[in-house]
Amino acid sequence: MMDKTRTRVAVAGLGAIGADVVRALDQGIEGLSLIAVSASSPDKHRGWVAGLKSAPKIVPIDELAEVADIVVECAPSKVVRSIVAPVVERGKTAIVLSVGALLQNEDLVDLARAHGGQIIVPTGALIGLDAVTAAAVGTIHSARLVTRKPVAGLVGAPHLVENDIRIEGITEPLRIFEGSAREAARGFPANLNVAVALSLAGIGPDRTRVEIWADPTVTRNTHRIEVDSDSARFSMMIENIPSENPKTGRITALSVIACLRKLRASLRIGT
Ligand SMILES: NC(=O)C1=CN([C@@H]2O[C@H](COP(=O)(O)OP(=O)(O)OC[C@H]3O[C@@H](n4cnc5c(N)ncnc54)[C@H](OP(=O)(O)O)[C@@H]3O)[C@@H](O)[C@H]2O)C=CC1
Ligand SMILES: O=C([O-])CC(=O)C(=O)O
Repeated sequence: MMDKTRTRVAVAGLGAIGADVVRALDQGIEGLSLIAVSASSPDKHRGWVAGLKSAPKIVPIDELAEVADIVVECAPSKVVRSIVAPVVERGKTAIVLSVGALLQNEDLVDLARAHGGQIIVPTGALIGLDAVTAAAVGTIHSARLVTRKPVAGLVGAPHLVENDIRIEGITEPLRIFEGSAREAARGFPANLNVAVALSLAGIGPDRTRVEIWADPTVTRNTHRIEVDSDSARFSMMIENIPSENPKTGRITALSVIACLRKLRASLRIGT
């Protein structure tokens, strides 16, 4: 009979994604218990954390791996390494949202392999990674992402700052980037995790093509993927309602919650 003891989950980051994931865990997900959380300014969060049904401990990120079996990373990309490395080194599971950071820290996957740990990247703000991973079992000929975001979802991105591209006040859609997923991750570390997720599911960050538009005519973060393979050709689009963080679609937290539910569910749907 399967071990039905509860798996201890910790959440790093209590922003747009992390707070919703914490609430869902507190309300109950089969087989899981919320044990600890981390944030950059813990004092800001103490009130609402204390008000949860079963308040987790608030600890620094370097303590998460010790106390939990699964750590969900929902923090800025610069702290991904310090969150994920200690988790996978202990043979545990890290669910990573700042997927772009995995490209600068590719050895984290080797570390997980060496110690029997696992890194899980949920579909997040994207669509169709089930079909992309299936097609990748065969041969994918091409994969492309076209992203359109309102100006507020892109301002401040390093690619715009470094190239002096001004998008504030534009009145028509403006293509601000065309290149590989690897280049997109470098230029838009907080805005284009979806490009990296698509590339890791499919043909890698150098062959996956990405186009980014700043579009004052849209209110949603819109992603269209186009894949051609030896088993299927498909294109899909998702129009994400921004959360309180305009860079992050509301569906992202829901994707993490769905991913957590699948871990111990008796019926599991989708790849
Ligand atoms: N894979 C995907 O599809 C998507 C991925 N993302 C990525 O997910 C990540 C989280 O996004 P989002 O929730 O919108 O971000 P937010 O900016 O809303 O929240 C970030 C959280 O991280 C916390 N934090 C910052 N520094 C540290 C630190 N050193 N230690 C612990 N916690 C820290 C902040 O703490 P405090 O509140 O105290 O300031 C805050 O709670 C981002 O990297 C984003 O790019 C976003 C959307 C889609
Ligand atoms: O990929 C990201 O980082 C976020 C994004 O585009 C979205 O939430 O729609």
